[in-house]
Amino acid sequence: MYIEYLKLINYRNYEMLDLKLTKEANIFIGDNAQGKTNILESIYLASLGKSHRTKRDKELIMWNSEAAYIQIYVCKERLNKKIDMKIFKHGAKGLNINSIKVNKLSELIGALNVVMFSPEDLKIVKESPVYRRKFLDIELCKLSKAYLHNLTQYKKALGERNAALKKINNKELLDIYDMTLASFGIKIIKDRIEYIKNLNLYGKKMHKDITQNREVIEFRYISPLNEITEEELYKLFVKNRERDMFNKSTNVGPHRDDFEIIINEMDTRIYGSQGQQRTAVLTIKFASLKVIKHITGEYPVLLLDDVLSELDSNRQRYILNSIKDVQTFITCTGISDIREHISGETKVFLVNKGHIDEIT
Ligand SMILES: Nc1ncnc2c1ncn2[C@@H]1O[C@H](COP(=O)(O)OP(=O)(O)OP(=O)(O)O)[C@@H](O)[C@H]1O
Repeated sequence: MYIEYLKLINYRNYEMLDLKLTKEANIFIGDNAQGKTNILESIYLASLGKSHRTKRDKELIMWNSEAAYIQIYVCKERLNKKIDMKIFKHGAKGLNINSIKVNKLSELIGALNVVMFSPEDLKIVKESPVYRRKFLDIELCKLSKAYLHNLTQYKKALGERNAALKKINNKELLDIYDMTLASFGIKIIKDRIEYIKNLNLYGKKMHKDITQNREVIEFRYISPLNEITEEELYKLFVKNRERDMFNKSTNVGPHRDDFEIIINEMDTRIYGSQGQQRTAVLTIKFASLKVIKHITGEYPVLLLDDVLSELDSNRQRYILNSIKDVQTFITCTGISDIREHISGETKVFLVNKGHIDEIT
């Protein structure tokens, strides 16, 4: 799939923007704080219903305006999509897909798929399990309404169980919550394990290519359960009840699971060098692109926010060679570093204080 056209009105520092895009590389250059990331953010928002940078939609609206508006035309192999999104100051969003009003943001699933890669993604490799779970959940929600539903129901039951843990004599209620958590939790774990399998399928080969056969990468899902059945998961919740009551929170379950990123048999989070950690995240992001293609039959749109300058020439070449069939949006402060690797149909845009001029 690719985006043919983007329109923004009163979005961040864009009062009015009309952009016709190429289905290959779209490069946005400009000094800091001119509005390059704002473009990528608006595309991410139209894909997932929320910004990758903020939870407060108010920030997305141009100062002193009442609402922001995004319109995107997506060309797809089957049915093209037109997404119209309006963001209001009081927090609500209006959404139309192909001119039909939809009430749930989950209807966006599949209309426009994106993979965003920004310097922040290094957290997936370097920091706490929260970031790895978030990565898995976002990727799986892009691919499946059922996963989004299971995750929402699981989180709801988890909040209720945690509240119940604070009261005494709540065995019956806890029984119900534990059954609900086991029923949704098992689906979440199974989908994540399947996703990790696919990540290995594409990531292993890719990582070998990037590192010229020097490194072997492997992803392993980490959960206290070897036996993945609903009954086993239920028993685990029950077994942990006493401890959970003492801690007043639920200490096991998919909301505490993790996945390890192993390079040459070592845990990259703990022992990996800066360079290895950067390459691991590059592999994860590009493998996730392939997983989307594997499952949906179409490549998503790739958003590269300020990542090329952080990589050496070999890795830049690898990225720019592997995006040939993928519409890509690249932000950078200058093009001189990457010009030698760019081929095909490319548009270069100069971004200056919320205005954009095409310069090729
Ligand atoms: N709600 C808003 N209304 C108006 N302008 C805004 C709003 N939110 C952010 N901005 C402006 O957008 C600009 C930042 O845009 P963006 O984050 O896209 O920068 P960038 O070009 O990607 O810069 P960098 O290279 O430093 O990452 C800043 O000038 C900021 O003042």
